[in-house]
Amino acid sequence: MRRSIATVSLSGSLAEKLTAIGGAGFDGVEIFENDLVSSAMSPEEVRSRAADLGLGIDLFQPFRDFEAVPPALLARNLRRAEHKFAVMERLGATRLLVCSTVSPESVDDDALAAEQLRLLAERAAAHGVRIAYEALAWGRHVNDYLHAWRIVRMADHPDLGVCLDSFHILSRDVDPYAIETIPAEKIFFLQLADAPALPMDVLYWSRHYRCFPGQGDFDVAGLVAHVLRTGYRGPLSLEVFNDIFRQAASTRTALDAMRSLISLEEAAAGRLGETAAPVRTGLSVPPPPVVPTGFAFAELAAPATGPLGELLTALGFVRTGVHSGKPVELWEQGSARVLLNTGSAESEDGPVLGAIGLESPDPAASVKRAEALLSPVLPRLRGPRDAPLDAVAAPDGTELFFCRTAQPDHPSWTDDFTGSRRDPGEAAGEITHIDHVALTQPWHHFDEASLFYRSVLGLRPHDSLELPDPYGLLRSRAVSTEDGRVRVALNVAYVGAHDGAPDMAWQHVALASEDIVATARRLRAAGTARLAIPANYYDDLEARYDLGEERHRLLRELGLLYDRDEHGEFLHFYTVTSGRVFFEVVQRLGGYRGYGAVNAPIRLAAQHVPPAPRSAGRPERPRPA
Ligand SMILES: O=C(O)c1ccc(O)c(O)c1
Ligand SMILES: [Mg+2]
Repeated sequence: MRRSIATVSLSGSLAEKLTAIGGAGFDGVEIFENDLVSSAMSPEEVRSRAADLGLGIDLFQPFRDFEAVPPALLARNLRRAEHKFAVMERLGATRLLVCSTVSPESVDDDALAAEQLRLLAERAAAHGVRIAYEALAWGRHVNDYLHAWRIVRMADHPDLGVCLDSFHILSRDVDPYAIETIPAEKIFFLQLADAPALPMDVLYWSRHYRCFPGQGDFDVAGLVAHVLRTGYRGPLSLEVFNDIFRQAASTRTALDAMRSLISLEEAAAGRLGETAAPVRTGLSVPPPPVVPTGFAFAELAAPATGPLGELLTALGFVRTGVHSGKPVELWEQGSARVLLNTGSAESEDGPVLGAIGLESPDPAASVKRAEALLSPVLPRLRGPRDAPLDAVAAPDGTELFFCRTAQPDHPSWTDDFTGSRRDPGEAAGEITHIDHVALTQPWHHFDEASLFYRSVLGLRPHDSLELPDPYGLLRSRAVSTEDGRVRVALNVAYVGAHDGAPDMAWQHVALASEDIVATARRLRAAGTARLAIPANYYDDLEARYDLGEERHRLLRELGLLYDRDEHGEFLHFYTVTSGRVFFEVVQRLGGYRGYGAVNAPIRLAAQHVPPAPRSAGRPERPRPA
């Protein structure tokens, strides 16, 4: 289907926005009046620039506060409209969006609104322009799409139709099913936006928190399916007012937008199902997601393997191999594998989690899916002797490798680790696998990241959480496979706004232990530092839960954190941070599904190194538990 986006959705000048939109492969654009008014380009120049970029101007908007007004005001409004029609002719735009009035001078009179909109449509027609009437969710008299449709029907003019906007419809929690009662030829335009569920004033919500479909909580695909069932085949156009996208780089936002539309079309096709096969024409259906079945490895780039090697040894890992052509070591325990890479450019910054291996039933198909959703694919062969690797870059730059570890049908990446082979069976500890990884995202790429993991890998997003940190608020959202074998926690990085506040771009690897008490004791015996948990935490835990005296004593003694949900219990602890990376050890008891988010504020407070007194030189490290 034809894909469009409103210029309001992106940052920059009108020229920059058009370049970004054209570059991302859109077919059309909605020009926001403000963007034109403030542009140095003439309407003719905008028209030809858009055409050069392969973009049609699908809509000009918004025209406000027109209908249901006293006669004197109507004359002024028509004069205003004539000027806009003239601009539209110069732009080569043939659709004008008129939003329902918010003017206190308007009256609650559908017949009058219909009569005046009819007059507007007559005038518009003389300029080759058609009017798309949109019910704003906060319209003074008209705030519901069916009400707008009643007025349009009453006006009965071929150049007057409705504009449906998913935000205005879904924010009001009205049933979108009745869209199917509107004839396709009367739906002049379809605007699409998602939003997180937030209990707030609807105008404020719309102007600041809209996001691309798939990034929020609305069922936008369900709405699109209703619209397509009418027979509507016009543009699918994104219209997103978002404080962050207004600041982020427009080229990147435009690609994020396109990824959203591709996966929205796929989801809408799914909703239409087999029975509606004929209406699916024109919806893009990318190759299906290949859901990963586990973690193959986590790769840490580090200046030297020494301290991390000691930590892994203390955890019970063994170094089972060294890469044949690169300074990369493979450490294993159970099916948990950690690569230590001392040869990458990133390693200079101290330990960084640079890559993640995901077990894929079909690595080549995983890459095809990622490519169809506009993810950068990484070169397949790294070295002449390496096994071919299928990999893409996640939005934060983390490399995601699609692996089939030690399967007869596919070359295994582990075969490249030919040096100093040792048997993984020599591993001594209780670690069984990687439970999850936590990746800190730049604050302006958070929604992009959750859409990436959802659409490219087919992971399910969980609720967004806000967690207090001593220096700010941390936003966190997990994405996982249904079976929980791949879980990724996405956190937002922020930089504290005062001197001495830390830069929080931390990442961590959570290792599953089948006996966390034994693992904690193993680390203590090895003299390995763990994050110290304050006694106050245990006092509070005892108030919240009665776990029995013995268990409470053990948690306190070993510095373990505790949580539970309706499915089971969760025990966890953390190592101290090295560079940007730390490890977490977790044990899920029963079917616990979370990540111990209630304990994150305790961890965050404990992780901040107290500011060093000036004379003391180096900051104090957190003491071992
Ligand atoms: O926020 C607004 O005023 C506004 C304007 C035009 C639109 O299409 C819309 O959905 C909202
Ligand atoms: Mg709109």
